[in-house]
Amino acid sequence: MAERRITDPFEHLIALSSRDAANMINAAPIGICITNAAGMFEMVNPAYCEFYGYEKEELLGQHFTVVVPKAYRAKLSQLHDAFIAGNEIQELRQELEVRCKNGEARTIIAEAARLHGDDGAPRKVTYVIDITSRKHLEEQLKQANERLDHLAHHDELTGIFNRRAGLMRLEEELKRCQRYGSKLSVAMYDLDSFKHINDTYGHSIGDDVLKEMTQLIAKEIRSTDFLVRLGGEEFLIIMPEVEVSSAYLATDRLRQQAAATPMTTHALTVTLSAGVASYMKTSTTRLLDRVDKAMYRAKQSGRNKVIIADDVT
Ligand SMILES: Nc1nc2c(ncn2[C@@H]2O[C@H](COP(=O)(O)OP(=O)(O)OP(=O)(O)O)[C@@H](O)[C@H]2O)c(=O)[nH]1
Repeated sequence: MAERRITDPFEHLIALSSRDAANMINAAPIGICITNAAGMFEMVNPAYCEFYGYEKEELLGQHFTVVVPKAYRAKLSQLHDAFIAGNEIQELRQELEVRCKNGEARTIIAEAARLHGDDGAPRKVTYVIDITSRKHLEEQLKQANERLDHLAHHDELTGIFNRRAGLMRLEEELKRCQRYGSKLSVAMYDLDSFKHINDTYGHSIGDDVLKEMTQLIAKEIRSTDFLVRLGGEEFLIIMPEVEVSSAYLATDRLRQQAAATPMTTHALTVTLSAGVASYMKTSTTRLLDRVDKAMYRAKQSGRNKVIIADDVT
């Protein structure tokens, strides 16, 4: 059939503007598609096809959920239908996970608007922006922040709370005591003659002792207690809601278990000396000072002992 020549200037303008619109859509750097009320693709631009890895002919006439992972298909279909059926002039912006032809999962921001064609039927036009690399970067940043946060509060060798986090925790527990009159005890322990272990078997065996001893203690304490590495071979156990007499019994049981458990490949006998103190309307420093003195007394009186602070102050 011969092509009809356009002679009317008005018709000419319309033809020009619809050609410009088509060019703009074809050259757009973002994916654009139009779906009808049944959810079938009626138009896909080249960027849309390239992003999903499909030929235009493979998509036209297909239901749009062909690019949606199976798990979200029913939900997105429902959303599509509700959007098309909506009355108010609404726009929709969603972050979605989609699936390309080769199975690759990607994350997009989909912005949609409702259109009414010449036939009066509603359609949905969707603009797709690929944010996969940004999502990966965000995830990596989140993980790096979590690692940093963990490092800031935990001891690298043993994995338990470090001094900073432990003292903050103690401060919180002391506030609880002051406000609600709760009980609180602490035990401070230090491994005996640890320098000798390092000097005799090497630093790495010393590290193994610290790790194995920490595992043993962590396994034995109550789930409400907090185990803290204050530094070197010195540790603190914060025991909320515990009287000093119970704290003493618990710590002495730990001392006995430590002494009875061979440590490292050298089956070493490692003992600990500990002090125990309970909250007596004093500041954090005072409580730590008292428990430290009690531990020092345990060292001085022959090691492998637990001494209650109240006995020495
Ligand atoms: N392997 C290892 N050794 C550590 C670590 N931190 C501190 N030390 C060592 O622990 C030893 C502690 O020695 P001292 O303070 O003399 O105490 P000690 O030999 O246990 O003697 P008493 O406490 O009096 O029984 C030092 O040699 C430190 O170098 C660590 O993370 N790993």
